[in-house]
Amino acid sequence: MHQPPSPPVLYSFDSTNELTEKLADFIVKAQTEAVSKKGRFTVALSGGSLPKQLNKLIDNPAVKWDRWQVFFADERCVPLDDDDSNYNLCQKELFSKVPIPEQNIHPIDVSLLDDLEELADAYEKALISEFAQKDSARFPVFDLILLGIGPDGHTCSLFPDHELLTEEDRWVAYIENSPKPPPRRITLTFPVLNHSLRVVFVAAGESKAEILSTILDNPEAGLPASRVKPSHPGQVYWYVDNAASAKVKYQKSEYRL
Ligand SMILES: O=C1O[C@H](COP(=O)(O)O)[C@@H](O)[C@H](O)[C@H]1O
Repeated sequence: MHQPPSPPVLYSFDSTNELTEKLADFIVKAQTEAVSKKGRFTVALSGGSLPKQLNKLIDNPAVKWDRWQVFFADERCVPLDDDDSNYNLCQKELFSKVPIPEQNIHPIDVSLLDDLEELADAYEKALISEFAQKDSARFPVFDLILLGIGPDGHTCSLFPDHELLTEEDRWVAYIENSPKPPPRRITLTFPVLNHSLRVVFVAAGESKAEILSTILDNPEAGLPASRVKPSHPGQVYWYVDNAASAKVKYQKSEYRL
């Protein structure tokens, strides 16, 4: 029987330090479940403030880095060593500090930067080769997608009122007019986000307070982050600090792993 998506679970912590510790515990648990079932852990990472929040994973002996398959929830279409590249940020904050095999990290193909349609197609093919033969689903089912939120409620490179919000078929789409620079990007689409087993939004600091309240308390406004609702048994979690949740009325859950 069809079950509606579960409401988001909101965990709010006293400090950013506690948030990052609990986030690491959650990721390790998700990884351990995935590896014991399938031998691999598929994860999509965002850029922005997210990579820094993964710092408590770095020396954690429970992380089986060789089982991780890492994709990007969105990517700016710039060279991989550009300051705007999400890959570059993840490289500095995480990949350079942990033993993830290089072939398990899936950056964009920068030889295709002149043609974003081709570049998005190539990224979709990389996902197909990871997921389609193994899971035989219409859309990839990530074990975990880690997302941030922008001050306008965007997540990935899915911006308010943009035509990409209605994409129903593609796994990866491109955008050439991002309102936030740089303008050329690729992004996972809502069908992919909404087939994931777990989506975790991470938000810290006072600057996120206003938008977090709109996303959680007023989902009818239809901001991109409010539209992330994975189908059963998928679940959205919010890992935030008390500064970010200061204006939220949405019910906080008592933390449990
Ligand atoms: O442009 C982007 O912004 C969002 C949010 O970034 P944050 O710095 O406010 O956390 C990010 O999640 C996305 O990956 C990135 O491309």
